[in-house]
Amino acid sequence: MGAQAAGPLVLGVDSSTQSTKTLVVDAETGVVVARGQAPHTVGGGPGKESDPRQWWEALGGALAQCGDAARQVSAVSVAGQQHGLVTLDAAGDPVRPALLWNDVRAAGHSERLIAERGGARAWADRVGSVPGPAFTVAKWAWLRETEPAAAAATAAVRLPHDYLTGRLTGEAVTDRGDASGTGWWASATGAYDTEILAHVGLPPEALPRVAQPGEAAGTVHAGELPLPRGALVAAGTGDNMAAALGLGLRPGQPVLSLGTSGTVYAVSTHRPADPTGTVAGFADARGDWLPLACTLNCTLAVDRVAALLGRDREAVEAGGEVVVLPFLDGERTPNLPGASGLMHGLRHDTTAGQLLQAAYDGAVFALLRALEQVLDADATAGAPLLLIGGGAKGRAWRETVRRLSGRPVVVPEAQELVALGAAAQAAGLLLGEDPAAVARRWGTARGTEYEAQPRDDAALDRLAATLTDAEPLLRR
Ligand SMILES: Nc1ncnc2c1ncn2[C@@H]1O[C@H](COP(=O)(O)OP(=O)(O)O)[C@@H](O)[C@H]1O
Ligand SMILES: O=C(CO)[C@@H](O)[C@H](O)COP(=O)(O)O
Repeated sequence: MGAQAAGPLVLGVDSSTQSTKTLVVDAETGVVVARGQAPHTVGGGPGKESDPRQWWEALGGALAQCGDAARQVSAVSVAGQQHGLVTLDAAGDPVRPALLWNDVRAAGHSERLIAERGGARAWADRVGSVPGPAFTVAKWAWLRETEPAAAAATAAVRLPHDYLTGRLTGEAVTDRGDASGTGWWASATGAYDTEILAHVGLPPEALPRVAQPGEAAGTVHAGELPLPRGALVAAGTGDNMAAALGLGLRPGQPVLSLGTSGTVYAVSTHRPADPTGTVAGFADARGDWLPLACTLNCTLAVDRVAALLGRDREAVEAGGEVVVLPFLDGERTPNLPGASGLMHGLRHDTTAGQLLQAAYDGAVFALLRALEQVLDADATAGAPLLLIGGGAKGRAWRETVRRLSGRPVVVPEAQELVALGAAAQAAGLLLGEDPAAVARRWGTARGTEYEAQPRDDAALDRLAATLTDAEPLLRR
């Protein structure tokens, strides 16, 4: 253990796509006293799948790195990658690997579901979101049709974070934030939508209870992990909702997260209902909303382009007019699930560094365009963009965001904001405080502010024109 703690210790867990990260935090000061990280693998051939048991093992591995500090925590919270379909049998074991948020095989089922239940406007009004292929409801529809034996063997359906909470506590509990990414939780009523569940043949009893903000899921009952039995376990939430807590966000402050997924979001007091489907109308983990847009191709896609070019990820060069739409995994924003990567405007004098810069530009362009739709009446004009996620450590990412947004950018010193947000939720539960206020007390959003630069409208125009002209190809 590092520094001496002033208050009780809490554990925040971030079970994201590529790894599990754990932070043991002093609930009083926010000082991180121990940390751990263990990787996951994503497989599945044409799809994106992970074995949920691997997340549990990775949690154990990350906790082991926290040493004695983990054995001293008084409260725990787990945040996880959103939307994933975890199917459990009657014994609580996974029926098959989980289908992840970035698996686009449910694209056809998503379109059918939207049409069968009144169209995009009806879904947005009722559920808050138009359920694209990322949403759990589309994945469940895919599973029922493609693997009926697996669907029939399913006694319980979980999201990644509540699967882990369930193994920790023995309780079936989720929260409104993560539930709002399923497509079967209606933001209009704040409850599961039994008509939608009946439509997709999923009994409500298969789902976890949705805890109220501030309510506990239970206590640690599993003896397998180096955690004290009886420690409080908060309801947890989705990773983006946890990062919003971790930043202590107030309504209207825009966030851009660069990880496996790229996301842009802001807390809002207005319930979102975007019929275009660009903005997902998520609930946050408190009692407000989290309008959010998400791309499938962010850090991994740009790192792949760098690897193909044999360059370091920071070895970018300015200039030239080449355009890259880095849609290596298909894309969600814009909604082009069948797309692949596209390059346009290559010349004899285009350099490898310019090509790499163009991949960064393509990834950031998609996010910034969606940000205009995410920001609503609560938006604070001219507010700096809070830049978080693994990519925020990179100079090329940061400079690309500055050049294409024309906004000031703040990079918080705290790097693991999802795990910190989970820790803030655990501390809030333990101390009876609002978790966002806890994070503000901890000063988690403090960081370096980079001033606004003139926006590179020529690059944005080139990207927009290429996207429009190439759309038939990208839809193929
Ligand atoms: N120093 C760095 N500079 C730029 N990018 C980085 C750096 N370190 C990590 N990354 C990027 O961060 C990504 C992981 O981000 P992270 O937010 O941890 O992902 P996730 O939570 O989705 O699993 C990696 O794909 C990598 O490209
Ligand atoms: O699908 C979404 C948001 O709707 C993603 O943001 C996932 O929640 C995965 O997150 P990371 O692993 O990239 O953090």
